[in-house]
Amino acid sequence: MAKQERDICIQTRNVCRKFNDKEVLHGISLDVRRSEIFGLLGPSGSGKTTFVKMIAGIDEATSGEIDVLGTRMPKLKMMNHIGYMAQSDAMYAELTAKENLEFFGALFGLRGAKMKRRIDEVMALVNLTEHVKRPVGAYSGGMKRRLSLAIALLHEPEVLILDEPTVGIDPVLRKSIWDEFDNLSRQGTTILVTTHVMDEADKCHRLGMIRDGSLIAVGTPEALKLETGSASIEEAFLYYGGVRA
Ligand SMILES: Nc1ncnc2c1ncn2[C@@H]1O[C@H](COP(=O)(O)OP(=O)(O)OP(=O)(O)O)[C@@H](O)[C@H]1O
Repeated sequence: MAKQERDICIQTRNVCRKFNDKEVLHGISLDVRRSEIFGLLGPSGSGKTTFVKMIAGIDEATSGEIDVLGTRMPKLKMMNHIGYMAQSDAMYAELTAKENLEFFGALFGLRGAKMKRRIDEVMALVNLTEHVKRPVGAYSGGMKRRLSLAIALLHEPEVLILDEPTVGIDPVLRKSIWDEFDNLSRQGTTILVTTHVMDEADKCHRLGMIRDGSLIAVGTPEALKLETGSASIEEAFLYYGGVRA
């Protein structure tokens, strides 16, 4: 395998997705490098969720190709390598946080002391340690988001796909979560994250801007700002979207 291929974690080629004949993604080709924090930025309805779901293997492209770690998606065995955090929380409300984590941990093959250690670590990271024995049905919206993130991180996947992970999370915790993303990336984890939050976009190593189902720009936050003569990512995004300040 050529070095360049080894350095690429996620590769999409000409990915289209139609729902009932309506095409919502129009041929997206993108390379995300290993251990990169790559942000997908775009307005509501632009197609971010649709795109990342296909990369996670939860949905299938109508046409085009998606490879993750060199494996053509969707592929069930890739579940062990990918941590996916959906926009809507998928947990069992009647179970406690610990029971939810144990359920998902078992699916990922965790058990015994390792399971216990990972549960302690991820619950500390999302600041929910004292609520581990509470039923998730009694959690607030923000707490559920944090638990969803904990579940995505639980099995230490090589690839993290996070759909708006910090919505409803306060700024202090948001900062510690982003510090952890930096740590994970330094250790080799690849992180693909969708966001609306512009200060988060600035923390990504590279950004892809999506508008109306097309990828309109890719680059580092600095390069995108420089190229468009913008003072902020928000301004750069408006520029690429055809809105000139
Ligand atoms: N299952 C579906 N059936 C029909 N249309 C869908 C389906 N899922 C998504 N869409 C449409 O695809 C388009 C892209 O939606 P998507 O949820 O991917 O956008 P998004 O950028 O993630 O938005 P948001 O930031 O609000 O989550 C929208 O027009 C949406 O209505």
